[in-house]
Amino acid sequence: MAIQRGAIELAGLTKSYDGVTPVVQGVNLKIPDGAYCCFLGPSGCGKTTILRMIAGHEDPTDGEILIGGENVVGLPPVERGTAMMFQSYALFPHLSVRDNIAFALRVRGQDKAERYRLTDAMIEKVRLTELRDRLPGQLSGGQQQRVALARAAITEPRVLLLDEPLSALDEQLRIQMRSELRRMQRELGITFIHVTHSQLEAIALADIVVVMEKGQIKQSGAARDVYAAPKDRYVAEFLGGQNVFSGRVGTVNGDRIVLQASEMKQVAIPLCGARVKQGDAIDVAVRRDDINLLRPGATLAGDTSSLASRVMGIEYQGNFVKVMLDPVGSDEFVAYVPERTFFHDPLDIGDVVMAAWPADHARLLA
Ligand SMILES: Nc1ncnc2c1ncn2[C@@H]1O[C@H](COP(=O)(O)OP(=O)(O)OP(=O)(O)O)[C@@H](O)[C@H]1O
Repeated sequence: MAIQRGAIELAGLTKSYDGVTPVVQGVNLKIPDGAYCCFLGPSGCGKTTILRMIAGHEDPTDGEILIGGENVVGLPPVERGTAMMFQSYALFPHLSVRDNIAFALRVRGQDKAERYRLTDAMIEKVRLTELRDRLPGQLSGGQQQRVALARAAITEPRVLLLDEPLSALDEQLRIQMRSELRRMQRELGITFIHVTHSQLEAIALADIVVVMEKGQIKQSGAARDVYAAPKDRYVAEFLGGQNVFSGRVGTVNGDRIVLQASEMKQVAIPLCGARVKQGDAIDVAVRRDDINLLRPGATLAGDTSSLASRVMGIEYQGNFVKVMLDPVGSDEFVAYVPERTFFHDPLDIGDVVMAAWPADHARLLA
């Protein structure tokens, strides 16, 4: 079997800075060689701490970190085959682009001719050839980021660690650099671990999205699985795009249950093998883009769930229209209506509507 040099395994990884409170708690995760993995979670959930432990800038309190099958805990950072790219880029202001990138090789004792040969090849790869004699201060944010990426990648790490790499850029540049990061990762063929608190960034980039809360992994998997099939309320709300309703099991009927929400509202949900009984408190998710808004009295298609509601707010989003409906209890209720559908028969604030969706598309959450 080929050696998976950039495969990572975290096993029972735990960190406490004060010896009392763990900020990373029993994290288990496998990342295949050459994958793009995004750690996603709110501020303070332990993402950076995990990255720093993989890089060797921080020691775990407990657990193992395997890179290419080898436990690297205790090894100094330079012996791990990892490179880190920081939020601030940390470029040397007095060195040219070329010398900033070549610096990492100089530190490793590479002779001058080879150093510049490798550097120029990398400069070409990140499309900086025209700018190679400039100082960092003469570059845009996106260009500085490319220099930082090149400097991290030139040591041929098996894993590249990126801590909020796009957060210093304005929105347009962030989206552009996002696809460049992905392109670079494919070209370099190495494992990327990217820490972000942006849902859109994570699902746009990652092969594997890892959603964290308070030092623990809540869910990990392919972007589409995590987005479309969140396990619980936390993941559904954090990833967005879903309405989450809470209530109690009204009835269990074959492979369907009926959620009894507030204000006498009822929603049928496929059971999918879950074990619940009448009266249990449950959460249900329905995707915002699954919801059709119909005028009262319209005929519903077969096997459709629906709630009577009212339009509370309307926001034009370009390719779709965000329609805020009457909340269900304390839960927000929102429909994303395709732009053309909405303007075919535009709704107004205060309009009474039937919010309908295919019954099978509702999901019971843990
Ligand atoms: N060197 C340190 N000493 C003590 N506590 C720390 C240290 N570094 C981080 N922490 C604490 O550990 C927790 C996790 O921090 P960490 O930086 O890993 O979170 P994060 O998810 O990366 O957050 P952010 O998105 O804000 O960077 C936080 O409560 C933080 O205050």
